Amino acid sequence: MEAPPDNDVLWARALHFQHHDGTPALSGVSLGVREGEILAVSGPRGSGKTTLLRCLSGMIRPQEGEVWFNSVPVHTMGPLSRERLRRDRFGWIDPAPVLVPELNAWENTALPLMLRGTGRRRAKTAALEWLERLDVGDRARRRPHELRQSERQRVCIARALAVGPSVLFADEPTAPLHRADRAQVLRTLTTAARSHGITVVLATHDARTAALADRAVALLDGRRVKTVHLPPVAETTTAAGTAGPSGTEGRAACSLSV
Ligand SMILES: Nc1ncnc2c1ncn2[C@@H]1O[C@H](COP(=O)(O)OP(=O)(O)OP(=O)(O)O)[C@@H](O)[C@H]1O
Repeated sequence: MEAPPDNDVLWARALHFQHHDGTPALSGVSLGVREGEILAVSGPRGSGKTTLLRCLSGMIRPQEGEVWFNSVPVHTMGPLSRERLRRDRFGWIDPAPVLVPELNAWENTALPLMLRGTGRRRAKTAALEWLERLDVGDRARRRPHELRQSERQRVCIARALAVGPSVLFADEPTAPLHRADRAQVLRTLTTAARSHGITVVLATHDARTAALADRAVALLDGRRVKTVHLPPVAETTTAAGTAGPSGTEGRAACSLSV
């Protein structure tokens, strides 16, 4: 078994994944993610982005291929070890907000921290700070059904960041947000990740979102296709209301040409 390069926090080789009904989702995808990097996984709907993030995070096991996290083989781990790895080292943001309906916003945000052993008081303080950063601090005592969909998603993003994961997997994290909110929430996410040294793997079908990443890899029909490095995005607001973040270089968008 070939060992992964030292400077890659995540490394995958020749991943193949086929769903139970025979639908092929990944056909030989390899990639490396460097420590602290924000990597966009781009591609149209159905291209395999979610499946790739699930394989990389140990949520599912590829039928073929290898996944390594910090030089530890994830693909050979049993379900319990992979569960523990996800709980202790990874964060996950779904395209639609999933919250515990009986808990309010800060309790939902604090939950993963408490599951990791942080005391209730410290977990609450951290949760409130992150909710504030995501502009939902004033909704901290509201239950999910009292929040707007976009506020629920902000709570989910706060919850994922609050634990300070080594790697954050974000699957179309701004999908439920209003277009005008997307750029601001994405900037908060990427700025927080950069300042806390969190590696991010960001699935998106939106080239503007991919452009906020340090680098992008593109998928099409479960295969990697050409990646194009673009010069840094100018710090101007586009017609779509997307403003470029400041202080980052080498951002990339991707081409979907094979
Ligand atoms: N549970 C499932 N059972 C069968 N096929 C599935 C299942 N989930 C996804 N697929 C199929 O696997 C392929 C890859 O899907 P995947 O969700 O990984 O792509 P994606 O790029 O994330 O798409 P989207 O942006 O729509 O979520 C697609 O052909 C999809 O239809």
